Amino acid sequence: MKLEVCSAVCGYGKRDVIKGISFSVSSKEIFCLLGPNGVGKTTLFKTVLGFLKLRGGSIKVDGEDISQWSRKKYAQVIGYVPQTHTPPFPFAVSDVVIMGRTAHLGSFSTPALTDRTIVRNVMEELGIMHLKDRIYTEISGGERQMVLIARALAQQPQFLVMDEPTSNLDFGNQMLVLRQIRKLSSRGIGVIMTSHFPDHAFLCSSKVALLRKEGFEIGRPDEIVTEENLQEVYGVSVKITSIPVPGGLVKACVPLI
Ligand SMILES: Nc1ncnc2c1ncn2[C@@H]1O[C@H](COP(=O)(O)OP(=O)(O)OP(=O)(O)O)[C@@H](O)[C@H]1O
Repeated sequence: MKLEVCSAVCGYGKRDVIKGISFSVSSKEIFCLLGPNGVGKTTLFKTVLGFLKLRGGSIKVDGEDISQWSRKKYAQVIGYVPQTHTPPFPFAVSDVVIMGRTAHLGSFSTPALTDRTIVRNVMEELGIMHLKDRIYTEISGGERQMVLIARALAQQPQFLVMDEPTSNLDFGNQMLVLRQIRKLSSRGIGVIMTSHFPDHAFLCSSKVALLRKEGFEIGRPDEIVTEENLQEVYGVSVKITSIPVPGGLVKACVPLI
C-alpha cells in the first residue's frame, strides 16, 4: 500500500504552518520527520490522520482520496501513537490496549477472544504484561508510552503514525521501540514517525524529512542528516561518524558541545 501526501497545506485559523509538502510512504518503509520544536510535525500528523482539515493539496491511500473517510475507516488503515494522552477515566491498562480493537468491532459488539488474544500478544511482545491490571492514570510516562504503542499495534493498521514514540522512554525502552518499529516495517507496515534524535533516523528509517521554519528537505537519511543541515536547523555543531557494527556500518551524530 502507498500513502501519498501531495502539496499538503496544514495549519490553524489564519495561519498555514506547513505549506505544500509532498511525500509518500509505502508498506515496509519507515519515514522519519525531523525538525525543531514548533515547526509543524504534529500539525502534519493531525492532518494526515484527519483530525485537522487539509487546507490544500491531497492525501491518498493507494490512489484513493482519504478526506471523506469515516473515523472507523481511518482507524482500520492508520494507527496513531500520540505524544501525550490523558484519558478521562481511570481505565485499566488492558482496557486501554483493547480500545485499539474498536475499529474492528461491529456497532454493538464486545471484544471477542480473538481481540483479547491480539491484545495479549502485543503486550507480551512489548514486555508490558505486568502492567495489565494497573490503572493507566497511575503508571509512569514511559509506561504509558509503551501502552499507547501496544494500543496502536492492537489496531493492526497498515500505516502507523508515531509522534515522538521514544520521548518518555529510558534508553533500553527506546531501543526496544526502535527495534519494534523495524520489525513492524519488515512485516509490511508503513511507519511515519517523528524524533528529536537525528541518530534515530540512521538507526531505523529509510527516508527522512527535515522540516525547517521555511520549507523542508526529503531524502535518504545520509542525504538529509548531514553536519551542515544539523548545524543550520538546530544551531548545533555536529560530527557524523560511521561506526562498524556486526553486519555493517552505522552512522551516529556526535554533538560538539
Ligand atoms: N491548536 C493550535 N492552534 C493554533 N496553533 C497551534 C495549535 N497547535 C500548535 N500550534 C502552532 O503550530 C505550530 C506547529 O506546532 P506543532 O505542534 O505542529 O509543532 P511540532 O513540530 O510538532 O513541535 P514539537 O517538536 O515541539 O512537538 C507552532 O507554532 C504551534 O504553536
